[in-house]
Amino acid sequence: MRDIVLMADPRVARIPVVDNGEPLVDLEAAGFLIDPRHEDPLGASRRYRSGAAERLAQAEKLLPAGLRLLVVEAYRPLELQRKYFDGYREELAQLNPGYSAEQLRTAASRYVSPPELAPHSAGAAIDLTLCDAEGELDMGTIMNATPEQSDGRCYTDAEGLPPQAAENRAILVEAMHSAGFVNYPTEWWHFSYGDRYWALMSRRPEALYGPIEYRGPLDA
Ligand SMILES: C[C@@H](N)C(=O)N[C@H](C)C(=O)O
Ligand SMILES: [Zn+2]
Repeated sequence: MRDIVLMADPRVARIPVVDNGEPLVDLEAAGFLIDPRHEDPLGASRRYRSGAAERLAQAEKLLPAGLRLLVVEAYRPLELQRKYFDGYREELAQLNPGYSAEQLRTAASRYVSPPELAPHSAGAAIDLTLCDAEGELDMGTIMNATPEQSDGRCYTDAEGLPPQAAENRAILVEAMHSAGFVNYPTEWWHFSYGDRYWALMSRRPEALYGPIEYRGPLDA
């Protein structure tokens, strides 16, 4: 398995952000398939920075015939990120009573980004999968399975997956990488463009997108 750089790695926080000011656009209006599982009254979870959305369109065009991207969650308000992070860190604290605060933060970042670094809250990250005319493809685990729930099979390069699931992951990763996205290696479904993690992993001097607030459709 390749070496994994976690979101809590100090090198991620050291990347400067020079926000280019791109707006959040509506991915449904841009023609992407949106899964309803994270839908919210303001439609925040289907918003995405415009430059990243253009890259997403390129990725979709690179898929084999008959396959499409299915977007589950893009933008995530900071309060929600905090809720996810605190909830999972608490779960880990129960499972590992001896862990220090630093160990808990690092372990939690395998599955949720620390809020101050959160790529979803910058409109830079997206959780997605593949589907065809029959529905979602088998990716080896459900989306958002934690490392504990999936016994590590949520890791993109996990061993022992059914061959078809491993191939489906490879198709998704190949299309997204070719369009300029970086995958988070502990989550087969999470990709980003323009955030600090992306900048570190693709050797850019700075991130293009920092935290952004979305207040509703009139914001867009
Ligand atoms: C919670 C999960 N879907 C996710 O998005 N994790 C990444 C690491 C994040 O919180 O940015
Ligand atoms: Zn994500």
